[in-house]
Amino acid sequence: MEISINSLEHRYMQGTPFERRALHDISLDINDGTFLALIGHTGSGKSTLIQHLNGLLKPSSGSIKMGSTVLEAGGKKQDLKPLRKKAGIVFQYPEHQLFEETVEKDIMFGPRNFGVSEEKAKKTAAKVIEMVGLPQTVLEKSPFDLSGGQMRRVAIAGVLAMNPEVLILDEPTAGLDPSGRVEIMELFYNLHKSKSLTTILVTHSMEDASRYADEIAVMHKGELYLHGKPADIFNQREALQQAGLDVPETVQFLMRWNERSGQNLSLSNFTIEELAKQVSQSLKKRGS
Ligand SMILES: Nc1ncnc2c1ncn2[C@@H]1O[C@H](COP(=O)(O)OP(=O)(O)OP(=O)(O)O)[C@@H](O)[C@H]1O
Repeated sequence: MEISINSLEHRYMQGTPFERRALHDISLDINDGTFLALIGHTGSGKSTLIQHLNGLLKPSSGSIKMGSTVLEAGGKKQDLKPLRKKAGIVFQYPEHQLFEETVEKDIMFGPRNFGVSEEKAKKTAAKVIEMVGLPQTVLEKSPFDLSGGQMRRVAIAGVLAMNPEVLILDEPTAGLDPSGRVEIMELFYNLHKSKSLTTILVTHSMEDASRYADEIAVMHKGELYLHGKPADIFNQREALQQAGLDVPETVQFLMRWNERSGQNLSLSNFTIEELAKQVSQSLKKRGS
């Protein structure tokens, strides 16, 4: 799904003495099939921005185009159900929203709500439970008998059951242990790759942004501060530091490596895996 954000501004509690501007003049185009990491210091406006993408929040001014749906300040009231089906949001700690007696019923809830037949919704539940790496036997269990990581997967399966055209992930690995984090991120990355699914990942992890994203958008004080390919963003270390961020450790390592080896390896020319190979080859040569 193509996404186009134009001069978006959002003010909380508009028109009251407590009015607070959380987003200012955001313009951003996200091409279909892109994996975008949205990164920024706490309070920079990331959650406010993504809540506009399925109409949970309305622009105070400016507009957003999500495929064929236009959301704009002062726009006419419209049925947002079709958009909410297409734009799947995985909120922080999505397992807190599980409530049905069985995993199957929980996953079927969204499709049933959109008028899908019981039989079809059951088939969907069987399919998506596999997509999130859980066995079919889990479907009959109570979500509350599962481990935290399994519950998170069930909640994600509930979003996937809607067959979204864009996945919006608000820190989807928060609270998981390191191996759980990698598993969940790999799950989303594989979904993105296999279906060319437009994916927007809100994260505090520069490492995840560098590993998975095609593009990075950096928010700072409610504004879109930087936007570009990871390598271009990481070349602007000072600007990142001014926004309270830093380049990922892998890139810091690369900088130190170049300084000491006299080489000029760059993330613009290589993936991180290719760079690791280059470095290890150089080390071998030095050793021999
Ligand atoms: N419901 C609300 N009412 C009033 N102000 C709000 C509300 N939600 C957020 N804000 C304010 O809007 C600004 C942006 O908040 P937002 O939650 O979008 O930032 P964030 O980048 O997602 O932060 P975090 O990384 O901590 O989740 C902050 O100043 C915040 O205090």
